[in-house]
Amino acid sequence: MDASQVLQTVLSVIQAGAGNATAGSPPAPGSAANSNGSAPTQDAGHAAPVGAVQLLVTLLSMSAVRDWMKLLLIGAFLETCRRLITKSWESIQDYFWLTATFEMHEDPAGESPSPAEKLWSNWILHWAAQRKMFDAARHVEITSGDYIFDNMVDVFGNDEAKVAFYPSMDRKYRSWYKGRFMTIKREQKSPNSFTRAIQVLELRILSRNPHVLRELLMEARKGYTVASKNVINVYVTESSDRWKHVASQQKRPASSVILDPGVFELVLADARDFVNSKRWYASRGIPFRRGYLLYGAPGAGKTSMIHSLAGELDLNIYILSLTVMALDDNSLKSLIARLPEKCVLLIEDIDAAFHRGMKRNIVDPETQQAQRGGNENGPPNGPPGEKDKDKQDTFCNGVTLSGLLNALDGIAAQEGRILFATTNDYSALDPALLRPGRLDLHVEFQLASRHQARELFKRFFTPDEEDEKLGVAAAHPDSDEKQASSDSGYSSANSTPPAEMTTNASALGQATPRPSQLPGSVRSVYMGGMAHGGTAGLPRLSAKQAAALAERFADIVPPQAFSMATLQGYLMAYKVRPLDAIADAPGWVESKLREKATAGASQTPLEKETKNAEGAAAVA
Ligand SMILES: Nc1ncnc2c1ncn2[C@@H]1O[C@H](COP(=O)(O)OP(=O)(O)OP(=O)(O)O)[C@@H](O)[C@H]1O
Repeated sequence: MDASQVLQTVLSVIQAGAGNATAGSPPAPGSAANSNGSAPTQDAGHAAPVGAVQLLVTLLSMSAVRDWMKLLLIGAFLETCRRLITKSWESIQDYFWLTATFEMHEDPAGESPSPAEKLWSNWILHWAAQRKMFDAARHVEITSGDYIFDNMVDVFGNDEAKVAFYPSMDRKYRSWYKGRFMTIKREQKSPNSFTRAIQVLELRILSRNPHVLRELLMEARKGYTVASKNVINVYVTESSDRWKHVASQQKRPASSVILDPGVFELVLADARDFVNSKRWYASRGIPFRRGYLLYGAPGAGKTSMIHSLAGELDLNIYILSLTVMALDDNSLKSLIARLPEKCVLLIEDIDAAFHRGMKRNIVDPETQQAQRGGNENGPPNGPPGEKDKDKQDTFCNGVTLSGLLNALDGIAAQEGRILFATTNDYSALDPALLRPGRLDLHVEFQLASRHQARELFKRFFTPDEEDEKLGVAAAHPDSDEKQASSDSGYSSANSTPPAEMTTNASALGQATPRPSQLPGSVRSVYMGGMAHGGTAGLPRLSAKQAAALAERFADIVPPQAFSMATLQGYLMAYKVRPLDAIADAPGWVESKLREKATAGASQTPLEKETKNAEGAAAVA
């Protein structure tokens, strides 16, 4: 019997059933009861089961339907078996395997996972990479630059070309841990198109002992902590509600930030004390937050100091940019609430946002001048006038100043974080932002002092341990003694270098041509900035020689005239020619001061204000 015949039979049976049902339908109002006098509902009640049974019998009498039923039953049986086997296999696996999964959430746009979520999987990936688990795999992803692999695989045998293998998506990697078989798998799960995709790292160990998993996790955490000991991670505001890991940087040694004695130590001690005072803050009901404002001349070392402090305190840096598109008060609040408990939150050039009109109380220049009390660089001596107070809150993108203030110290603000804000223009900041509780300690950075110029020179030309190992510095074992004798005849007042130095200089000093030695067409470009001094050859100076030259350099450079960045730029051009650096310094200083004096005349009032110290030195 073919399908059309089956259909025909089914329809005729249904029709028969329907006919019976109609026969049993209640009579129209006013009409007589039906002939046998029984209740119509009773007939209808019989008709339906009779029709259904009849239909079933008819269907079963058809061979095709019987075949279908058989197939259905066999399919159901097989499916049940499959499920039973899967279930049993899972139970067996659960019995013999330890399984741990680590989730990393990602949204459809591929945003990176939040730092806390990322951490666990990083431990495991770092651990697996340490054991070279992916090295022999036939399918891997290559990654470079991520801090978790920074001391990892150096595939090309070249320190500068470090890359690492990373588990590919949906692949299983096998290894052994303490004699137990184990696997690692990274997969992407997206429950539906409305929820964020989840990246899962699955770790399985063939063992009945749950302590093995704990041991592995402890080991992974320890290894990760050691590997990241010399590294700090930098995050930026990627979108209006997410932080993105952008870099892993070597910690900057405190000695590399040259400030006047005591400044760095003071801030570091204060921040250390804060980090260790959680209980003190809690018991007194004071919000556990601290803010530092570093203000003053550009290129004076504000950012460098923050980087170094973060390294000393073992904290990661989160750089908040108030100009991120779509950032508003609410997203700013949630961004700050998402910060980890201990971290450095950095808002660079916070005044830049204010200049765009974010300042709540605008101070007119005259008031500003009066508040400064004649101190061009210093902070205003008092709050802005009452007349300013009722001025309207204004915006930087979608963020209002009150929104920023609330995010920094409102109820939802993260506790434990250290805020660093930098500005070149102290007077542009709203007093509400400067008050204790938001920015507690204000540190001024000035142009380079004599001490800083000297120390910077020393840092450039004193051989470090690595140089010593390479045998490039102080090549003569008796060079210190020779220099000791030359020191007496080479005081800061004596502009002629000792013969030994001159000899060294002639050997090393030709690496980079001086600007005056360049052809005219190139010179104009060269003169626009300072060329890198090249790396061929290193100065053959002993520590004492370097110190003596540093004194000389500090004598030549007028104090509070140049930023540290400017001095650094100058010395970069003489990387391997310390004697040339000294010899050329007077001319460079003179031309720079002249340049500044000319530029000062054509500066806008704001530029003038920012560079006033340099300008003042130039005029003097
Ligand atoms: N005090 C310092 N000690 C050592 N290096 C310094 C110092 N100040 C500046 N530098 C060098 O100058 C460059 C710029 O420094 P940095 O970015 O820290 O200055 P900044 O004060 O934050 O500048 P800006 O206000 O323009 O952001 C860096 O390469 C840094 O190494």
